[in-house]
Amino acid sequence: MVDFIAPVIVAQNLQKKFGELVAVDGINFTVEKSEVFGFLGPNGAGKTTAMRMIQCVSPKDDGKLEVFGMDVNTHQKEIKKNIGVVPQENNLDPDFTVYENLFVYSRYFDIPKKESKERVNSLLEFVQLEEKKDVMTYMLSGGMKRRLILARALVNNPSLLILDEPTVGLDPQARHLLWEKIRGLKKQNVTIVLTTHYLEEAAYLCDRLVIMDYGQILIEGDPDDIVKKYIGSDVVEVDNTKPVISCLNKTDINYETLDSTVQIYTNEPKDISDRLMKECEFEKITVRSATLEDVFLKLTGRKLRE
Ligand SMILES: Nc1ncnc2c1ncn2[C@@H]1O[C@H](COP(=O)(O)OP(=O)(O)OP(=O)(O)O)[C@@H](O)[C@H]1O
Repeated sequence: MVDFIAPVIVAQNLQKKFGELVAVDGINFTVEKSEVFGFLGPNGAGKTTAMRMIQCVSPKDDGKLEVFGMDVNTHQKEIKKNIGVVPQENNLDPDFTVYENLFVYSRYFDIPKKESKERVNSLLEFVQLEEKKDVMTYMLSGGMKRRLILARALVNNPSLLILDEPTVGLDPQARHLLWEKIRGLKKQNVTIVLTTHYLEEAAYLCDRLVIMDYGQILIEGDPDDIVKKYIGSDVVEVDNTKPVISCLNKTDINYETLDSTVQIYTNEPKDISDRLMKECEFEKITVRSATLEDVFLKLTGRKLRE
């Protein structure tokens, strides 16, 4: 693991094009040591493309991108040596057992054989797969495969861990188990960059995040602060009907319409509910905590997951 005090990643005006398509459109961000930094955004936002540039597997077209203080275009070997990657797809070797997948991978790094064996065993324990060590990978559940890929990404004791949609397609139980493993790594001060389109995942794991859409960063900050700043603490919802709208228009309450609901963003949900009951005689009023989904919706007019 390299010891590094300056920001782990610095991106300035970073750009990537595929022909005419600008997949990453001049983004700026900095990832500090020991933080969990998230890229939240819908499919096609440019998250994976940004990750692939950080991993030095896809060259940038323009702008600056430094990892561990080194340029990604000129220091690929040094950077790759200190990065661990959990890619979006389950790319385990189907011809190997669980143990062999880790051990063979460890041979790509200059780790002595004895040390490799110890490291693989301790990683299997960390991801709770010791009992499956002699099993072929096709026999693992989806959650087990993702945990094994996480263990593989840790084989070289990386200073930076990149998780591209780490829990995509998993059931809630498997997702929570993986989240706990990621939190465990955070406690060990591993710097983590993760992409996700699950807002709960972003809110639960990230110290800071950016919300991306169409290759651009819309917003950056602490997940709770972002929600408080753009939405407030709560969302009061009522049905979107003509009488509801006409009554709301007689008040000074600001609202947004979304398909079948009307949403009121507020820090005073009780006051708003009381007013709606009194002034408009609404009966069906729902109050819920505001989320990053509300922020995305407010900024783009679309849902994160259509
Ligand atoms: N190799 C490629 N060639 C051409 N276009 C690409 C390539 N890779 C990505 N794109 C396009 O770039 C845009 C950003 O894709 P990217 O995979 O980075 O998005 P994403 O936010 O990671 O979404 P997802 O979660 O679906 O992977 C998309 O429009 C995608 O179709």
